[in-house]
Amino acid sequence: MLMQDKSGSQGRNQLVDLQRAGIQRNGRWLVRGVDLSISRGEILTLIGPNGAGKSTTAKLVTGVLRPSEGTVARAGDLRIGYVPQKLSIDWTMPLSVRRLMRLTNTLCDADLLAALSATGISHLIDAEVRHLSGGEFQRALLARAIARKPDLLVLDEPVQGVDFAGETALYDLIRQIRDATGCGILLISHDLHMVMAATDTVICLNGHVCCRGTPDSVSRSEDYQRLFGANARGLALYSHQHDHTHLPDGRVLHGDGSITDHCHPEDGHHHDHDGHDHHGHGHHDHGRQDGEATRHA
Ligand SMILES: Nc1ncnc2c1ncn2[C@@H]1O[C@H](COP(=O)(O)OP(=O)(O)OP(=O)(O)O)[C@@H](O)[C@H]1O
Repeated sequence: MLMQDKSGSQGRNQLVDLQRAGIQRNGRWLVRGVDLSISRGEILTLIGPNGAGKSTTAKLVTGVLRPSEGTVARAGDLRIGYVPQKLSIDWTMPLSVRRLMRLTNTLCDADLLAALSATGISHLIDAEVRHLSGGEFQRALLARAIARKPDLLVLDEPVQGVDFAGETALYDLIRQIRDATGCGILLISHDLHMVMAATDTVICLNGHVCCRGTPDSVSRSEDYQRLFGANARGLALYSHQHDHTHLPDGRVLHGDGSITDHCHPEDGHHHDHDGHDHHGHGHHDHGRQDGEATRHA
């Protein structure tokens, strides 16, 4: 199932490889000259401003779109789990999480339950999708994608509609899925300045590949600075402080073993988060900070 590299050996565990790939519509290039490859176990994050071609690139990777020029090669039998940016769901129709999971997948009960359990939403199996919170909905979409046991997960803005504490928890979950399954992950980030800490490679897109590298090197790159001009505050990494765990029923298990209904500081369980590892460059603070997680500048 792995791709053969040019020498014919199965050296690099490569799942997908785009070479000079581009898409043209109505005489306009939506993206052009994209070189990108994702290997098993790798997390690649695409960032870029609105309209930069991130979703279009994700669709090239999944095969939803064919390139107008260049090549897209996928490993044979590659299984892809895809969470698109937008879903066309008729919200007036009742739809349970159980049915959402099976809308386009044939799934046995065991795989369905395992995916809901892995994403921490087993208790929501019969809940109405339209009643889910932003974070629960994204977990349901993630569950749907991993139930296929994909080699490659393509997640187009998987933290949309989720608050900061929820974002870090979701990124943590995505990293755990990568660690447990060894799948490759293409992640499209909604945030130009924050990428999940486990990202191996960042590609900064603006109709073409503006720059690429580790989060650290992209952050320092002149192209990144030029693209975002005065807004270039550097890239920082999401990190997650584990002094408590959210149980599936919504209660909170604290580091001292006690359980409370919520995780507010007045519970008296929260620790001062000074002393985190500091990553990234520049200064960035959305002013959203709570006891569970901290974004570092
Ligand atoms: N089918 C299409 N036909 C014509 N233009 C398209 C089509 N799909 C996307 N576009 C245009 O291509 C450009 C890139 O769109 P894309 O959705 O890939 O951007 P994006 O980086 O994901 O943006 P956002 O961050 O806003 O989601 C946009 O200008 C968009 O209007």
